[in-house]
Amino acid sequence: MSEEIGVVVTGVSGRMGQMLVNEIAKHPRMHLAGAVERAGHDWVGKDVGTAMGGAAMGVIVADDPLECFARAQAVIDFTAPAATVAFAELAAQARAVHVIGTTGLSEDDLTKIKAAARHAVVVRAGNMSLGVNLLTVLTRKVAAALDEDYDIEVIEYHHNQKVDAPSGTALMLGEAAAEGRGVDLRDVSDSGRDGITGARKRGDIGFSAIRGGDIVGEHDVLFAAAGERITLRHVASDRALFARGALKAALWGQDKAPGEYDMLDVLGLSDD
Ligand SMILES: NC(=O)C1=CN([C@@H]2O[C@H](COP(=O)(O)OP(=O)(O)OC[C@H]3O[C@@H](n4cnc5c(N)ncnc54)[C@H](O)[C@@H]3O)[C@@H](O)[C@H]2O)C=CC1
Ligand SMILES: O=C(O)C1=N[C@H](C(=O)O)C[C@H](O)C1
Repeated sequence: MSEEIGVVVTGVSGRMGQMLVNEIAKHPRMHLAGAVERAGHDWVGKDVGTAMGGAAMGVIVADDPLECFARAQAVIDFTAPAATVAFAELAAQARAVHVIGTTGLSEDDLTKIKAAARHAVVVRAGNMSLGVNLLTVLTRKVAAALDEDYDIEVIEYHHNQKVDAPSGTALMLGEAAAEGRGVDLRDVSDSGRDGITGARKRGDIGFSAIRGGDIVGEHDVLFAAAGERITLRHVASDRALFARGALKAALWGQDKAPGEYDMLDVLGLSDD
């Protein structure tokens, strides 16, 4: 597909929302078709460009998502779980590709998103960067090559405003490690250790969350055995990385059949 597409950004005043507006403005095959914030937010009714402190863009921030989605080919959504579930249904009604970056989604939220994906394309990933998606492939391979003598720990580092833990990326990496080992992450996940926890259980996959300052997002997968340790590490130093991945997903989804996809599909890494 070569023609230009219109994109709506939800949660437009947020850290990722503003990054997305800037990346769309630079993109040769996209334009900003709408900008959505929650009802009552002080950006609603203002031009998105001036609200961001720059020149007017001719797009007024709205709190009515369906009206915006109806005139777009894609919705890029980095907001919060309840909002994302509602947007999934509305994007499906509008037959717009819904790119979901929101993390902290519950099993129930995921079931609702899956239902919406029966009618439209959904691309969802806890991390939209090439590097992290490649790291999931490597994590699966290393976990498959090592036995349970190697304790697997996922350590994530984020800024002090992040509201969910473990991060979406940490869960992707944990899932990849569990898949490599041939186990279900739900049976072996160990997060939030505190107090007299007892010794580490063999075969568990542990999660630790660090929160501080302005850390964009860093992830380590540690394989620790007697006498040696292997660490796989990804460092994101610029949120534009995630925004550019989301734009790629929005374009990729344009000619796909309805269904739920992830960034491994978009990046052509799903068979590795
Ligand atoms: N998948 C990925 O690559 C990445 C995912 N994220 C995730 O994206 C989400 C947002 O992250 P940030 O931008 O840092 O958060 P943020 O708090 O800066 O922005 C979220 C925005 O969503 C808005 N929002 C909430 N409910 C809404 C509603 N009902 N309607 C419209 N807007 C609504 C908020 O007002 C806020 O402006 C988080 O879940 C985060 O973990 C963040 C970076 C990368
Ligand atoms: O909230 C963030 O900031 C980030 N969230 C994603 C996650 O939960 O993994 C991706 C990235 O690490 C930044």
